[in-house]
Amino acid sequence: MAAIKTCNMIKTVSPSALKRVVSTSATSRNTTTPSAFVLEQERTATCPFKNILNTKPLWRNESQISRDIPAASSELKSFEEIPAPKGLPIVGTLFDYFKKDGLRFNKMHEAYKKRAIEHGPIYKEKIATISTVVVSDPHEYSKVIRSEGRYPIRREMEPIAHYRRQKNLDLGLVNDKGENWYKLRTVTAPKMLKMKEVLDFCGPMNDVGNDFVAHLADVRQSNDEVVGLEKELFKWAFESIGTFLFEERIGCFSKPTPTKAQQFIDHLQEFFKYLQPLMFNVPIYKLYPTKLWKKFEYHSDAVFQLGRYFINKRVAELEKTVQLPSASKDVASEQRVPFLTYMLSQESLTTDDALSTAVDILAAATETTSNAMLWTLYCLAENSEAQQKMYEETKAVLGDSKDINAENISKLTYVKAVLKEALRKYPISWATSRITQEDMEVCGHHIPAGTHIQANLYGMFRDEKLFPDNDSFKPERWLKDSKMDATLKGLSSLVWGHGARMCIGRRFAEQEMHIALTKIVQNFNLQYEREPIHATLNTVMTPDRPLVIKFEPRSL
Ligand code: HEM
Repeated sequence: MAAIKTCNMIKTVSPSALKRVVSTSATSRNTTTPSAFVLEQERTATCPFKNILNTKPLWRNESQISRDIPAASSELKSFEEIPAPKGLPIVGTLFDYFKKDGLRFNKMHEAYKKRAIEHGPIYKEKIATISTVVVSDPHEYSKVIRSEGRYPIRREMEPIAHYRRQKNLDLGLVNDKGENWYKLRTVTAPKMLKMKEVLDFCGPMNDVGNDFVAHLADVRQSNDEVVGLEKELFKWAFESIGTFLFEERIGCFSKPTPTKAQQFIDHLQEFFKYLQPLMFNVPIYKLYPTKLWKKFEYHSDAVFQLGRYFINKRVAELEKTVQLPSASKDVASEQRVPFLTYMLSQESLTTDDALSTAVDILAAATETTSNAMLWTLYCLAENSEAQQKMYEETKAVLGDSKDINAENISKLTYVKAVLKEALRKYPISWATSRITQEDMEVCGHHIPAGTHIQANLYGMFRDEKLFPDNDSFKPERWLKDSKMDATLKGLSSLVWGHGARMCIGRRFAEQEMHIALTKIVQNFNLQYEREPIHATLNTVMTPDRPLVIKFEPRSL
C-alpha cells in the first residue's frame, strides 16, 4: 500500500505576523530554550496526546522523508502554496464527488487518504462552500492541538446547527462555542470524565452487559447467526447511556422492545444517514427545504421529541420520589445523584440547557459506541488468534466470575488493546478538526487564524510507514511492552478528539465497551463466514452492509 508523502520544506514568504508562532515551533523542535521547554511541559501535562508533543519529531531518521522545519520565518511558504486538487471557481472540487467512479461523500475517509497520497502531508480543498486543510503528519497536527486555546472551536455540524436555530433550540454542547460552550462543558465534564465517577458505573454497566449477552443468546438463529446485529448493538448502546443518564433501566432488551425506545433508535439511525450528505453538499437547504432536508428534519424532530420524552418522564418520576435540588443550590459532582438531577440542580444552567445537553448526550452516545462495537466484533470474528488471547485474559483475570468491577477492569489490558486496534483499522470518527484561533505554521506553511484544519486519522492509521503490516489486526501493537514508538501509541487517542474539547463521553464509552466485549468473548466464540466488509460513512464510519456474525456458545 502506498504511503502518504511527507513534508518537503522549500522557499519563500515571511509573514511577519507569524514570527512569534514560528519561532515557538522551531524552538520546540530543535534548540529548545529552558523557558520554551517549561511552557511545553505545562501545556501537555494533562493532554492525552502528550507523547506526541513531548517526543522528538517522527521519522526524522527515515531516509524516505527529508523534511525540516524552517529555522526562521523567512522560509515559510504561504497558505496559497499549499497543494490542492484542481477545482472550478465557486464549486471547487464538488463535481469530483459526482463523477462516475469518482470520489463519494460516503467514502470521504478514502478521499482524504487518496488526496494525501497525491498531494502530501498537507493539502487544501474547497468543496462547494466548505474549505478545509487536511494534515496527515501526526507531529505537524500536534501544533494545532497545542494552540487550541481555552475555547477550542470545531466546525459546526451545519445541518444540526441550522435545524436548532430554526426551531429556536440551544446549540448545545456539540455545536456551541466560546463562553456558552465552556459553561456547559465545565458543568458536565466532572460528572463524565472523572475516573472515579465513571468507575461508579461499573456495577450498572456490568448488569447491562450480562443482560446483553443473555439477549444475544436469545436472538441467535438456529445456526448461531445474529441477524440485525447493528440494531441489537443500538439497543445495548441506548440501554447503557440511558442507565447512565437516568440511573434507571430503559428495558431495551425486553420483548418486544418498548415502542418509544425502538422509535428513538430507528429515527436516530436515519438522522445520521441523512446528516452525512447534508454536511458536504451545497447547503441549498438553508434557502429552501430540499427533499433531503425534509427527511433530515423529520427524523431530527422525532429524535428531539423522543429524547425529551425520556428525559421528562424521568424528571417527573424523580419529582415524585426524591426532592429535586433547587437550582439555587448546586449538587457537587461527587454526590451520588443521577446525571439529570445533577444537571438540573446547577445554578449556571437553565432547565433548557440541562435538557438540551442530555439530548445531545443521548444522541452522541448511541451511534458511536454501537458502531465501534460492530467493528470490534467483526475484527475479533475474523481473527481467531486475537479472540483466543482475549478469552484467555478474561479467564486469567476474572476466572468464572461474571462480575467486572472497578478493580478487575483495569487488569483487562488485552481487551483494551483490542478496542484500540479495531478503532485504528476502523476509526469511526475518521478525521478530527479545529478552527485555528491564531496564525500558525504547519508543514512549513502559513495557516491564518480561522482556517478549518483536520487530522486525516484514517489516512494516518492506514499508512504503512506508521503502522507496518497495517492491514493486519494486531492488538499487540498497543501493549505496554510492544516496540511501537511511544509517539505513535499516543495516536490512538485521536479517535476521541483532543484537548479541552475531547469527547466528553470517552471514559464512559471505553468502560461500557470493555465490559460488553469481555462478556461477549467470555460467552461466545465469534465467527465471520461471509464476504469482507468495507467501510461507508453515515456521519460515523459504519459497515457498508449488514454484518452477520455467528455467536457460538462457549462451553464454560
Ligand atoms: C466509540 C465511541 C465514541 C467516539 C469514537 C467518540 C468520538 C468523539 C469525537 C472525535 C469528538 C470530537 C472531539 C474533539 O473535537 O476534540 C466527540 C465529541 C463529543 N462526544 Fe463522543 N465519541 C464516542 C462516544 C461518546 C459517548 C458515549 C458520549 C456520551 C456519553 C459522547 C459524547 C460526546 C459529546 C457531548 C461531544 C461534544 C463535546 C464538546 O464539544 O465539548 N461521545 N466524540
